[in-house]
Amino acid sequence: MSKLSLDKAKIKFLLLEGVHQSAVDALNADGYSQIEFHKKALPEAELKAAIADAHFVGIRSRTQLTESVLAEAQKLIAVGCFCIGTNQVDLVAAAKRGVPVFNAPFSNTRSVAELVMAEIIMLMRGIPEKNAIVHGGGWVKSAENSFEVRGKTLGIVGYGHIGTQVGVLAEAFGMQVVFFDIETKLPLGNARQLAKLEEVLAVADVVTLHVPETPQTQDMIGAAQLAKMRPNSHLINASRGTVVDIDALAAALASKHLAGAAIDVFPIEPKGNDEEFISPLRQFDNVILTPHIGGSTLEAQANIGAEVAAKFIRYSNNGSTLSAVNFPEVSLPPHPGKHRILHTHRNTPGMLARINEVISGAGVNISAQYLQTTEHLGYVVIDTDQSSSHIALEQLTAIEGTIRCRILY
Ligand SMILES: NC(=O)C1=CN([C@@H]2O[C@H](COP(=O)(O)OP(=O)(O)OC[C@H]3O[C@@H](n4cnc5c(N)ncnc54)[C@H](O)[C@@H]3O)[C@@H](O)[C@H]2O)C=CC1
Ligand SMILES: O=C(O)C(=O)COP(=O)(O)O
Repeated sequence: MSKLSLDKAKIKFLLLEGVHQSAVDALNADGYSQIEFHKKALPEAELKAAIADAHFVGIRSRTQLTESVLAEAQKLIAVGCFCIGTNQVDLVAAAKRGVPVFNAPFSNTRSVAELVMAEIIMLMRGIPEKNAIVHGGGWVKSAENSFEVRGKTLGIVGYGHIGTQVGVLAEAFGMQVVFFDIETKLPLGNARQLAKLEEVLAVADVVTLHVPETPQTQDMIGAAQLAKMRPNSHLINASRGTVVDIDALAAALASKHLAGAAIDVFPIEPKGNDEEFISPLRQFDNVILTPHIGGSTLEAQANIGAEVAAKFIRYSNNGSTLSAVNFPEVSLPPHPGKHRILHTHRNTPGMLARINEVISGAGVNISAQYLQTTEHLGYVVIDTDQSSSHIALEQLTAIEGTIRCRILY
């Protein structure tokens, strides 16, 4: 259990993986000056050392915030994923420590969708192979295996933010869109939801994957699923590397069952730009290989930097946890002239009663109180008169089940 009450000058932000300068600018503009910035992800030992005195840590998709890394982060107040995916963070371990995790759920959506749209056209025209031939001095002018996308069927697996954007763009190009999702989704335009993954695989000329990394999506596309794809169809994966069994994909390409693929994410990705990329897919000229850059446009990165920094600032200054992915969400108004106590606790029966008992017993004057819970966590925010807030903080911290208590002046 920790008790935090800090002024801005003492709050350390650890920003990794070259998050955009817009994040640093936003933090500086709000008066936060202690920012440790790294262009790359840190090796685990260095990460553990750097995170030990950090109050906020900002990462992208590479840094693994595991239970053992989080255990070193005794001062951590919040984590920001400057990207969409949050699979690289042990969300449960963070929640247990009273640490909310924020992300940027749609700042790079369009960037991924545009790349996928371009890849659909490139693959249907056989451009990757033709490009390789011409680079090698060859010249094969032919319409063989080269198709318009108009009238062809796109199968989208995971019809969320990115999947729907891809669907809208594909329809504008005259494609038929079918999709599979574990949830029932509102189909945009003329898209049709099919009941099973196999039904999508059976009809699509191009299958594109837009699911998150979860235990259920692990190797979701393996040998059996690839066999169910139409002969001469194409696979695109810009979701997570664990979703496709790469050896099975390599076999489907070697046997020419698939005509091509575009892969942006891999089960094992190089740790940095100076490490070699190893993959059985390197041998195939009909495969577009990109280094996990689906969301890497300047527009997306600038927007993400500003968005996640704003979430850090709001949580730090005001306690709002709106859009946290692992934490009770509370959107709070400003608290001028009041002190605000933020109390995170295990969600056990009678907790709120105990909190209120302490407050009334201490004679603290409450001007506002907010509560939100998830299955395991409770988050109570109490605005009090300035004179009494410290008494309340001391006593609330002592309540059994308290994970963290912070006071904002
Ligand atoms: N290549 C890159 O640079 C980028 C990759 N991504 C990846 O793309 C993923 C998707 O992003 P969004 O569309 O924003 O997420 P989202 O959460 O809006 O959509 C995901 C969809 O997948 C569905 N889904 C989940 N499990 C499923 C399953 N087992 N079978 C079928 N459908 C399932 C969900 O119901 C949801 O509709 C992210 O989780 C991230 O891993 C995101 C941005 C950039
Ligand atoms: O937004 C995501 O989930 C991504 O995969 C993008 O990750 P990145 O910020 O490019 O490491």
